[in-house]
Amino acid sequence: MSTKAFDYDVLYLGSGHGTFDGAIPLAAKGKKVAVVESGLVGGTCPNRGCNAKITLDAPVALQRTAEAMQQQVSYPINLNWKTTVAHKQDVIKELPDFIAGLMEDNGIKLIKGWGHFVDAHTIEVNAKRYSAEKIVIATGLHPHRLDIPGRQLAHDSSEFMNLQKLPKRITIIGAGYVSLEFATIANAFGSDVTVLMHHDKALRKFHQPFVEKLLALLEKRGVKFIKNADITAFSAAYGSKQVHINDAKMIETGWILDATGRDPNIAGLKLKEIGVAYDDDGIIVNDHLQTTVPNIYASGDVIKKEQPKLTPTAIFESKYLQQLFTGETTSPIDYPAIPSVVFTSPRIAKVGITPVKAESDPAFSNVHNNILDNWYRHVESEQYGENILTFDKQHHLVGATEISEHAEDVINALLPALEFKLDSSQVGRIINLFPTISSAAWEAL
Ligand SMILES: Cc1cc2nc3c(=O)[nH]c(=O)nc-3n(C[C@H](O)[C@H](O)[C@H](O)COP(=O)(O)OP(=O)(O)OC[C@H]3O[C@@H](n4cnc5c(N)ncnc54)[C@H](O)[C@@H]3O)c2cc1C
Ligand SMILES: NC(=O)c1ccc[n+]([C@@H]2O[C@H](COP(=O)([O-])OP(=O)(O)OC[C@H]3O[C@@H](n4cnc5c(N)ncnc54)[C@H](O)[C@@H]3O)[C@@H](O)[C@H]2O)c1
Repeated sequence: MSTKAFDYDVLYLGSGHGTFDGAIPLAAKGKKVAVVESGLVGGTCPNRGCNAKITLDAPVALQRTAEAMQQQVSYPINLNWKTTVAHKQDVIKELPDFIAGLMEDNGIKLIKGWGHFVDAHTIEVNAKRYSAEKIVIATGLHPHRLDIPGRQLAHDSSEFMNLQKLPKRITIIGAGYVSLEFATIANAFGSDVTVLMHHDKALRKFHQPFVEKLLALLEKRGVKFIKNADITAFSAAYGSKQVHINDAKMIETGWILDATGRDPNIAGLKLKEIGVAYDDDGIIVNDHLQTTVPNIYASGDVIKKEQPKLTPTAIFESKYLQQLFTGETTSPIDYPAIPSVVFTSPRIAKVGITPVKAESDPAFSNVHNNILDNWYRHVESEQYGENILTFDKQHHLVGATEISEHAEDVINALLPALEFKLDSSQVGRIINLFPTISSAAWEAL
């Protein structure tokens, strides 16, 4: 039953993972819930993020395995961009209806349109007003675009994933997740890729010696990296495009991907008017995900936070809010260790304390491993891989990072040891299926 004075107990702005993983069980537990969505139901991850990207990456991963195993299989194998994009669309196209169906089956009112605040308890969508006791802002991020002459000539990650024909030459601005994942994919499908780095470092939050190794491997495959490139303008002439760098140099290209980051969707929500504090990094919340207006909360990427702005973080937050709103918890949010991975080839994945931090703290020690020392990593003829495991004085795992074609599976396998601080005897009681990546990863503990 809804609180009498309001139309809904909880109204969510946005329908991504920051919303639906918690809103669905919340409605199932009897709360009256509404979700306002201006775009595709499910938000970024299923429609133009993780799911779409990993489907485009799958043939690249297959190609890398075939390349490594070329003594055993026919190589080269051919990658087909057009059919891969079509397959990606087949994989993701049902997801908005599926997620909307789950919401509606559990009694959630789905309101299509763009919402903004009228007051702390009221949202207006298409000139209609909806009130709620609690409101959750889960509006996510949108691509940042360089504000320079010719900006309209550049494209974003969604446009890249919908390209029917892969351009012969692609220039990517930025050196973060989107840049390096899409550079890997475009290069493998045959495009001539140039990455323009703002400074001299890429993937700043990842272990830099591994990142340098990744750049060197991509360079060997033909990706060009230009460091300290200050982009001053884009232009178009004679059927191609130009990127102007440092007001001095110009490079010719066929297609420009602006991958300079993502900004919070807060403009126009009228947050200032109702007293919700925010800055350029997102909405400011306390340890209960409550904004500066007590009945308004935030969830997912739109929050200003230390934790990585990733789908598992958004899911954890939306589930926490469900527990808070049903009274299952009154405690502050207690984030577990959140792993992250860049789906390049090789991948780099990580969780917990970094090797660099461990080096400067006598409480920790790093163990460096060459993954090829483990027989299992020769099954697919892996060519290269390293990891660093970080332990405390009692030999609990407190951090791990790996660069390899299977880095994400290794870090996933190690998570229970890190999150639950397993001691050696507990580690010994975990039996992994053999022979697998998980058992190979666990052996190193
Ligand atoms: C190219 C790309 C690849 C990615 N790959 C990965 C990956 O491999 N792994 C990973 O963990 N994460 C990945 N991410 C990040 C992941 O997609 C996000 O962390 C996740 O989607 C955040 O969920 P959210 O609910 O906070 O926001 P979103 O999913 O962005 O949802 C917000 C929703 O709010 C809606 N909205 C905004 N304003 C309003 C309004 N005023 N009224 C109504 N509706 C509104 C938007 O239309 C949107 O649907 C990737 C992101 C991108 C862009
Ligand atoms: N595998 C994954 O989990 C994954 C994949 C893709 C995206 N994501 C999510 O999406 C977010 C956005 O990814 P992203 O790659 O767009 O952002 P990012 O923050 O990872 O990288 C942005 C890059 O743009 C550069 N840059 C910023 N301003 C610039 C300028 N003026 N000129 C040139 N370069 C400039 C930065 O130095 C940085 O290298 C990530 O932070 C992550 O949360 C996750």
